[in-house]
Amino acid sequence: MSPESQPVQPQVRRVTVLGAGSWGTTFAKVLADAGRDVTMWARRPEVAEEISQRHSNEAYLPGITLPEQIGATSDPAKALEGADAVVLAVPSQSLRANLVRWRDLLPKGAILVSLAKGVELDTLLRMSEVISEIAGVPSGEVVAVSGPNLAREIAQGQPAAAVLACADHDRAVAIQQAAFNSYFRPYTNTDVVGCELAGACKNVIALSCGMAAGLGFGANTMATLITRGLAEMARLGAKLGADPLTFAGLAGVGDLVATCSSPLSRNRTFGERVGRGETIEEAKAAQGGQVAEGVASCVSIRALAAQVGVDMPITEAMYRVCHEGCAPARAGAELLGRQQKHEWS
Ligand SMILES: NC(=O)c1ccc[n+]([C@@H]2O[C@H](COP(=O)([O-])OP(=O)(O)OC[C@H]3O[C@@H](n4cnc5c(N)ncnc54)[C@H](O)[C@@H]3O)[C@@H](O)[C@H]2O)c1
Ligand SMILES: O=P(O)(O)OC[C@H](O)CO
Repeated sequence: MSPESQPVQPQVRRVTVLGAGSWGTTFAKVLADAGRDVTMWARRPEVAEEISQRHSNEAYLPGITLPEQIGATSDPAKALEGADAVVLAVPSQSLRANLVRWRDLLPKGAILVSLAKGVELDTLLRMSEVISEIAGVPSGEVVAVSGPNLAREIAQGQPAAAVLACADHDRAVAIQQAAFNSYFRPYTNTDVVGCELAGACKNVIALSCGMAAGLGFGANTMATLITRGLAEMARLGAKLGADPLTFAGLAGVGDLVATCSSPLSRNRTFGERVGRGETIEEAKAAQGGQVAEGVASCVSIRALAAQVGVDMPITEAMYRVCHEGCAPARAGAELLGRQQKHEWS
C-alpha cells in the first residue's frame, strides 16, 4: 500500500476527561501513561486541586499516585479547551443532565468517548445514543469503551484489555492509539450495540452473583448465573441487531467474569450486601457515593426486553429484589422453579 492510500487517523494529543470518579481518574492515568496530555474535570474543586497538586484522588483511588502531567479543574470550559478527544466519565443516569451543561463547550471535531455502562431510564437509550442526541453528533461517531476493567486494578498497572466500539473505525483506532500503553491493550470493534448492551447487562448479572454469594452459595451457582446471564444478554443483543460474537468477547464474557467474581465490583458488592440481609437503602448508603449501575439498569433493560419480546429471567429477578421488595432467596427459588426448557430455546 502506498503512503498516499493509507487511511489517515485523527491525531489525539490532548484529552479531556469529564468526571473524576474511579474509572474517569483511572482512564485519565491510562491516557497519561500512553503519553497524552490530559486534563480532568472534577465536580468538587477540592478533588480537582488534590489531583493537580498532590497527584492523588484518595476518595476514589486510595493509595494510587497519579502521573504529574494530569491537570484538573472544576471549570468545564477550562477543562475542555483545545481537546482532541473528550471522555465522558459520569454515571449513565446522570450523563444526559451533565452533557446538557457541557454541550456548547465541546471543541468542534473532538472525538467523544463514553465510559458509562448503562441504559437510560425512560428513554431506554444506550449511552452513545444519549450522547448523539444531546451533543448533536452522529451516534456512529461516538466511541464506547467496555470490557473487564475494574478501575483499581488498572490504576495499579495490572494488565488488562478493553474494547473500543465505534461504527467509524478511524475514530476507534485514534482512541486505541491514544490509550495503548504497557499495561492497557484496547481492541477496536464496530458492534456498538453489542458492546454497550453487554456492558449494561453484566452489571445486573453481577448483582445476582453478589446476592448468591451473600446467601452462602458457591462456584456452581456463580457459574450458572454467569452462563445463563450471558445467554439472556446475548438474546437481547441478537434481537436488537448485535453481533453474537461480541458476547463471547471482552465486553461480554470477559466483563461478566471480572465483575461477577471480583470483590472490587460495586455491583457484586451491592448484591452481596442485599444477599446477607441488608435492605436496598442500607446497601446504597454503604456505597460511599459510588453507583452500582445495575440497580437502575435492571429497570431499563427489563423494559427494553419487554419492548422487543425477549425473556430475561435473571434481570426480572433483580428487578423484583431491587424495586419490588422481593427477598433474594425467594427470587432465587422462583428462578429455579420456572418451566423447564431446552438450553438454547
Ligand atoms: N469503576 C470502574 O471500575 C468502572 C469500570 C468500567 C466502567 N465503569 C463505568 O464508568 C461510569 C463511571 O463510573 P465511575 O466508576 O467513574 O463512577 P464513580 O461513582 O466512581 O464516579 C462518578 C463521577 O461522576 C461525577 N458525577 C457527576 N454528576 C454526577 C451525578 N449526578 N451523580 C453521580 N456522580 C456524578 C462524580 O462526582 C464522580 O466524579 C459508570 O457508568 C461505570 O459503570 C466503571
Ligand atoms: O464496579 P462495577 O460493578 O461498576 O464494575 C466495574 C467495571 O464495569 C468492571 O468492568
